[in-house]
Amino acid sequence: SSVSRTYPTQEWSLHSFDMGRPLGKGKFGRVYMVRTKAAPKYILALKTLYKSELVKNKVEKQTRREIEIQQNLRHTNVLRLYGFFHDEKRIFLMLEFAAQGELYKQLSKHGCFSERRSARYIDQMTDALIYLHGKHVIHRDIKPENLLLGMNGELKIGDFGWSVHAPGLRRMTLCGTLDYLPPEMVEGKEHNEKVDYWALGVLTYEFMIGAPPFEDRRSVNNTYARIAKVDLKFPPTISSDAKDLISKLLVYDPKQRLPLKDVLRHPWIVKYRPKAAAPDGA
Ligand SMILES: CC(C)NC(=O)[C@H]1CCC[C@H]1Nc1nc(Nc2ccc(C(=O)N(C)C3CCN(C)CC3)cc2)ncc1C(F)(F)F
Repeated sequence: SSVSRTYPTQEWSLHSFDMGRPLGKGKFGRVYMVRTKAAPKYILALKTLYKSELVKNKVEKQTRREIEIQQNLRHTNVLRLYGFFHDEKRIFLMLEFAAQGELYKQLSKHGCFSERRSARYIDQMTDALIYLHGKHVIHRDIKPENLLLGMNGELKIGDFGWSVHAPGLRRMTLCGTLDYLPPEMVEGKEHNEKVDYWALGVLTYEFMIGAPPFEDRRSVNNTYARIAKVDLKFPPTISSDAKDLISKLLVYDPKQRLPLKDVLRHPWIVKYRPKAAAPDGA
């Protein structure tokens, strides 16, 4: 039953952990690197959510859904939620520790990524989305800020705060960037998992160019207008393969967007996919 899934995992409390360094600030509280006291000594990220903050922002239900969804996901490119517990003031999420940290910090440090690095991230992102959509989960908030990097630089979707079971109708006013919104959400229409296809196109563009395609730093309304018009322009630095893939995802009609399995087969993705290690003795 759903109660069991959202019922706090009994055996955990703050006393179960040795506290490590702070990793940064999450939306509703700090995140700490911690280690379980009992062997085997697991390293985890402990994300605190202040209940008062959740109430103030009217996101209790959304948070419960985020926990329920993420707890049931098992994929190498999706950050694991191992469990949670709470005290009178806070909810604590026991999350997988992503050793190489926040992807958006790498993006802002480098300005933009090479085509090889971008293609490898999009390959992994597409794998994760195929998995999520297979479980009828729409992410709805794909952007660099929600992505982390594992020990070997592998991509991890780290936040499910806006995910829903498909199809969704957004009731809440959206906060944060509009840059990733597809036309159907800008126009407040019913939407389905194809919103993640659009966001994948925006992410691909932003990785290689360092800014999202429809951004207008002067006016939000103009960003809306550019999205609704699919006012897509490429700088000359972008390869034709990359332009081809992005142009097949940033399509107004959700039904015309390139299916994810065809993204995995796209020349731009295949070209940069790491060759499988030759079998031993080969
Ligand atoms: C997706 C979501 C929206 N984002 C988040 O939750 C953010 C909010 C704060 C941190 C992060 N949350 C997580 N971060 C990690 N790993 C991590 C983070 C930062 C560094 C790092 O660069 N420093 C400490 C550096 C080290 C160098 N100095 C100079 C600056 C800080 C290294 C490893 N693992 C799991 C999580 C998670 F998600 F489980 F909580």
